[in-house]
Amino acid sequence: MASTDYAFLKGHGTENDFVLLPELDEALLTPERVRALCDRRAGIGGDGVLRVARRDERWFMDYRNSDGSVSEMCGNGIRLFARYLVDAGLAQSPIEVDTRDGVKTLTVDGELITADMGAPKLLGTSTVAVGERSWEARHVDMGNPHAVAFVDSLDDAGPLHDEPSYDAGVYPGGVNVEFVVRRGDRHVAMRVHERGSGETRSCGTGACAVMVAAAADEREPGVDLTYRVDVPGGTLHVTWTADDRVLLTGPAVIVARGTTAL
Ligand SMILES: N[C@@H](CCC[C@H](N)C(=O)O)C(=O)O
Repeated sequence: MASTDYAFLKGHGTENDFVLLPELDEALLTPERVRALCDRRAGIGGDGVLRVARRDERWFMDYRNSDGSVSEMCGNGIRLFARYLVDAGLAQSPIEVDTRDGVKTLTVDGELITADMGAPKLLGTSTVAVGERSWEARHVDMGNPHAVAFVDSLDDAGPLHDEPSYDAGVYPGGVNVEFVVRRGDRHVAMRVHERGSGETRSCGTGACAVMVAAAADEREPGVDLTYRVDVPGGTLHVTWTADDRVLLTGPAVIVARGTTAL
């Protein structure tokens, strides 16, 4: 890996944490470098990397998981990306950010940042398993793939050190797996095992997928629905609008800035 000094920032959205790279050329963002940056002992540490780039005269979020793989979309990451742009004076709300899942609009309101994630795709069901236990899971596509399993207790999935098993015919590119319990009226709590990152403290697209799976039977024409989604790292709110857009709202903060030679 070529040695070079370049700027980084570190931040998180409900403790889903990322290394932001405002300067690094795409060619230098190898999977090996992403893994080195995300390493929690030998690196900066993070669930993923957000390279700040430009594409077709817009900001472009180049998102990578901590294992170096690419994903189409990251709901907490794009909110942190917007936080960086606003704090750095590079953009003003509302902000359009291009992603591998198309252009998203971000609105910044004080501490809270809302991402318009677009229309969800509510698909079929398949089985996910951890060890001897298995559950039916709803396939929800939020630009990236999710399998949402309703469980009796969030402890049911155990420590989640290993990737849950899933139907590779349904998810040929892998899947993010959410385990969910209902806590009350329009209130759920979840854990997630993220494709390419392992168990994380939050997942924005995962929170949206969970809300869509939980609220699917409640939708009425002309009515917006909002759910509170508790994650291990905090609380997110997800609104499914009458015109079929999913809005993800929560905090996103920058916690460090510096230079790295990784
Ligand atoms: N943590 C993210 C999702 C990141 C991508 C995911 N691991 C995948 O591979 O699809 C979020 O906040 O949405």
